[in-house]
Amino acid sequence: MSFPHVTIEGYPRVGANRELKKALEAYWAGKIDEAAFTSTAHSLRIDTYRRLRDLGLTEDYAIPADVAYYDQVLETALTVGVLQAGTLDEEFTLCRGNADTAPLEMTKWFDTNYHYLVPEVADQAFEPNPERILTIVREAADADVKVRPFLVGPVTLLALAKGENPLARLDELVDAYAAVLAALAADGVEWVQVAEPALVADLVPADAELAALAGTAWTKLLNVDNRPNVLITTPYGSLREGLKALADAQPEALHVSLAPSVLAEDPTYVDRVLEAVHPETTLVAGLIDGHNVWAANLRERAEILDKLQAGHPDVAVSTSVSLLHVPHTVTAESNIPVDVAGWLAFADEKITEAVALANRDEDAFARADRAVRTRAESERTRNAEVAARVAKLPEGQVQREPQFEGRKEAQAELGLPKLPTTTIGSFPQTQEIRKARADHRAGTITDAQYTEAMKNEVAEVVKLQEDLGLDVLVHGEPERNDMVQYFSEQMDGFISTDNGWVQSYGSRCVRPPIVIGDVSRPEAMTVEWAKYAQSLTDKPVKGMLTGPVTILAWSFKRDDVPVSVSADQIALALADEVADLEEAGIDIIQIDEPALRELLPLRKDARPEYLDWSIRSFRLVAVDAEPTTQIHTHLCYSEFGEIIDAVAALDADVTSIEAARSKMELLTDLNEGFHSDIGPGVWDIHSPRVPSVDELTELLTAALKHVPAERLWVNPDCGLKTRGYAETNESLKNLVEARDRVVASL
Ligand code: MET
Ligand SMILES: [Zn+2]
Repeated sequence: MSFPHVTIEGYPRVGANRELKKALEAYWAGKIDEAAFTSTAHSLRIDTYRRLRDLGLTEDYAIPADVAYYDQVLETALTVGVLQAGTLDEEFTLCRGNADTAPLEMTKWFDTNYHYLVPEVADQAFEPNPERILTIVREAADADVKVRPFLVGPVTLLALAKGENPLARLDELVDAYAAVLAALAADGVEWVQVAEPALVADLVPADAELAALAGTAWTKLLNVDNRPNVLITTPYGSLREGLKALADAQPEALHVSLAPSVLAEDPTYVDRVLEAVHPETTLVAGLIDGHNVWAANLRERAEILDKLQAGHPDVAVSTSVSLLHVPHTVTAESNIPVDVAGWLAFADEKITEAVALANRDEDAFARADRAVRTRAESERTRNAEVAARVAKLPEGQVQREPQFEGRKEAQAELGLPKLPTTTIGSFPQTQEIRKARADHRAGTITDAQYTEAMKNEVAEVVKLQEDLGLDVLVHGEPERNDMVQYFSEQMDGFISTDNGWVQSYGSRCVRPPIVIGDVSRPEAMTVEWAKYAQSLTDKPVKGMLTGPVTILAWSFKRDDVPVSVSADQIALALADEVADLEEAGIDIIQIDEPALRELLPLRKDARPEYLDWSIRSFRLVAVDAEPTTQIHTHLCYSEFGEIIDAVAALDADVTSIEAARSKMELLTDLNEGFHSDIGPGVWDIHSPRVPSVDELTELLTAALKHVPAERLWVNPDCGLKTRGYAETNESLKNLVEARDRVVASL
């Protein structure tokens, strides 16, 4: 049967009211049993199919069944037999670990904030388990919907897996996929969707080699007798070598991502696609951008569709990527100004757009024209003062003066001891703190009561740090709900949503703010807290800021100006904050950039430009700081070895960086270019385990092999907000003691 003329790549799985999240957490907490859990998940799937049908995905196989309890990569790995889990609990042990088993590693999925579980490929046999996917197909059929089952493709699965050389087992894995496809065919399934985004990214191995592997694998897989029609999808960017490889394998349908941002990066993509895709293959055009929250310019999208249809006999309309990365629906929002709401499209609205585009619905086009026009004309998106300030900025890189050595001399007046100890900022967010914040939001306690509660907390945290003998103190960040939201809520140019939840991993959902216009800071955001903490102690208190790159990485970005423009604007707002902190007597300021690595483009040749603007925006925050002000930065959540030069180029005075889990491996990447002081995290704060003095001493001794004592700091891997006080007290006590021991031996 032919491919439906309109479809989507995927849909959010958590549910409009986070039903799946709640069911997962209730099950894990033992509040509901397995039957109740699976029944909730089942109802959610069926309700979702119905909803998608109501939204216009009415043709057979137009609805992708990209279902998973926790993660799509895990789901595929279990289906094709790269991993095995006999029971639901075994499956969740892979996700979350238990007392004796570590969970699978988790890492970011392409250039999104979704995290997948990383399968490990050693010499295990691949024993496919098609029942998993058949159950999904059958339950949908029982509800009278023909869904298109979903798998992550064999090349992508192995390219993302851990192990000696996972791709060496591609041929074997293809056999496992063939077995799954045969089972689907035997069940009467006519279309299956297989995602191969690995081919849009520069991974190891390089593009050409990966494309060659994909060509061989797919030619073999598509030549088996007994299988459904196959749609191969390539979300997140444009194919290069992989385009010809996949097109020549001749799947029945091939999806390409044609989002505006992809075509801006790769202007010849449409022509290359038209040239490469065989006429017998349905070209599934990912014209609706699934990666941002903006309403599409349907008329401009239709022009590309025209061109595709003129050049190819069979074109279907789809989204560029799964809608997993956007919230469910704008209609769930009641606090977004009406004019702004019209500019937005979340998952449901994007489906409506895809349907309208495919049907050339003139009414919808006219509405889209209006949204495009009002947004372009709106005063909300523009701030003349901000524009004027940004226009005055020098072009290219900026440099703080004096340079590092000069600043190091100036900062000697801080009088810090050898191997100074500090923390990364947050202290445990206790039940009481969360309650005070919630009560304040709900209006059940007054501003004054709230401030009082937070001040008490700050005072306790300061006292604790003094008692522990830490050298550089923090205020503990009790007032911050989230390190990005806290700032976005205080800056103009951002809006927040009430229900705009997006899955980050497993049951964890985040609600990213949306940058809608020029960004500015109406007033100081952090100064009062830092000032208060500093008033309580003679030790230096670090001011705490989230950097421009991280604020952007964890927000939905504008699509009407380059990201670098928003980055400069946020940087200027934060630079004002730095000046105000200095004014208030804060001599040490930390600018967190845990997401520096996350926004790194998938293609190597796009990386230098990204690193240029991201480093510039970080430097802009600190460029006018006094030489005596010590600027710290903090990085975590990724491995930074690959971009260590960029980390050095931030030109911070002190860099704290996650390192405990990898046993200080990062330090081997340091070179002469890395001049800043460095605090490799010695305490892995991701678990409640208390590191012993011996263990910490050993890590510090190891660090001293790579970093001279004059440059070494002693700190945990990250903030302590998810920790409890019991382990915090003990761990920090050990940390100070280990430092003393190491210093004594110098
Ligand atoms: C994810 S990085 C967190 C840094 C922040 N200052 C904290 O301590 O929580
Ligand atoms: Zn961190």
